[in-house]
Amino acid sequence: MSNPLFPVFLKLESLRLLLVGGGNVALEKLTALYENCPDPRVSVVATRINPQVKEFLLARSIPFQERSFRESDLENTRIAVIAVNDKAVSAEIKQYCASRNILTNVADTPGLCDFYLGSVVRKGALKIAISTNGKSPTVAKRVKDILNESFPAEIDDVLNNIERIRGTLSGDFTEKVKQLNEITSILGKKTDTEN
Ligand SMILES: C[C@@]1(CC(=O)O)C2=NC(=C\c3[nH]c(c(CCC(=O)O)c3CC(=O)O)Cc3[nH]c(c(CC(=O)O)c3CCC(=O)O)/C=C3\N/C(=C\2)[C@@H](CCC(=O)O)[C@]3(C)CC(=O)O)/[C@H]1CCC(=O)O
Ligand SMILES: NC(=O)c1ccc[n+]([C@@H]2O[C@H](COP(=O)([O-])OP(=O)(O)OC[C@H]3O[C@@H](n4cnc5c(N)ncnc54)[C@H](O)[C@@H]3O)[C@@H](O)[C@H]2O)c1
Repeated sequence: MSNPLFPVFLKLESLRLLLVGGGNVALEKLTALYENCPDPRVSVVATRINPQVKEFLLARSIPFQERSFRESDLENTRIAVIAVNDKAVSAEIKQYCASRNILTNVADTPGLCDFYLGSVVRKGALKIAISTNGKSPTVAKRVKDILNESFPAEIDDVLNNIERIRGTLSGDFTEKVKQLNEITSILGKKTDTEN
């Protein structure tokens, strides 16, 4: 199988995430987090936090410590993202995370990751995560651009309408699935211009 990764969507409002590092890569990861989740339970520890990152943290009241990582930083942590500029330190922190069963991403270091971040298409409630199994993040970004252009913003209205209808349907599970498939069948149809 050319991509054995299993995709999931995490609820970061309740899963505590620790970001280690306060440089450019940390800022990229923080931006990706906040673009997807406005109020994640995130905190940051880094020996030195660059001014741009500090501005980002202060603007959102994100808790941070400007000092080197300590193992005790992992208490109550469920997920860790490591973005430090020292491979040996990254590997050591990853070990501490593994010993506590914390799911860990070591930015730009696939061999040390339990999971990868994806490129993400967002249209209202619709969210599509893209993975190339680490083969090319740049291609993932390009696929995101293509999908962003191909989905109209109205897809969010469609979702809201169907959600409302879903709440009014009666009958057993099979009957509900049948009705929802019928109502949404137009979405899968190609238009004349696409044929
Ligand atoms: C999707 C995205 C999410 C995010 O980070 O938020 C993401 N990388 C993004 C961008 C990006 N990253 C890099 C470039 C420079 C061009 C290039 O190298 O291609 C660009 C392009 C750019 O910035 O334009 C550098 C890079 N990245 C990795 C390596 C190491 C290696 O490949 O070995 C190196 C080389 C480091 C070096 O040279 O030292 C590894 C990983 N990067 C991943 C995710 C995971 C696999 C995702 C997948 O399956 O595709 C994985 C495996 C682990 C992880 O970090 O989670 C985000 C898209 C943003 C968007 O959608 O706009
Ligand atoms: N910047 C990029 O575009 C880029 C691209 C590809 C790969 N990388 C790699 O990603 C990693 C991070 O890059 P960056 O640009 O963010 O680096 P950076 O130097 O800007 O930031 C590194 C951060 O790690 C912190 N740090 C180092 N040791 C620490 C420790 N023991 N405890 C806590 N914090 C510690 C530093 O204080 C700093 O905040 C590097 O390995 C780099 O080679 C960066």
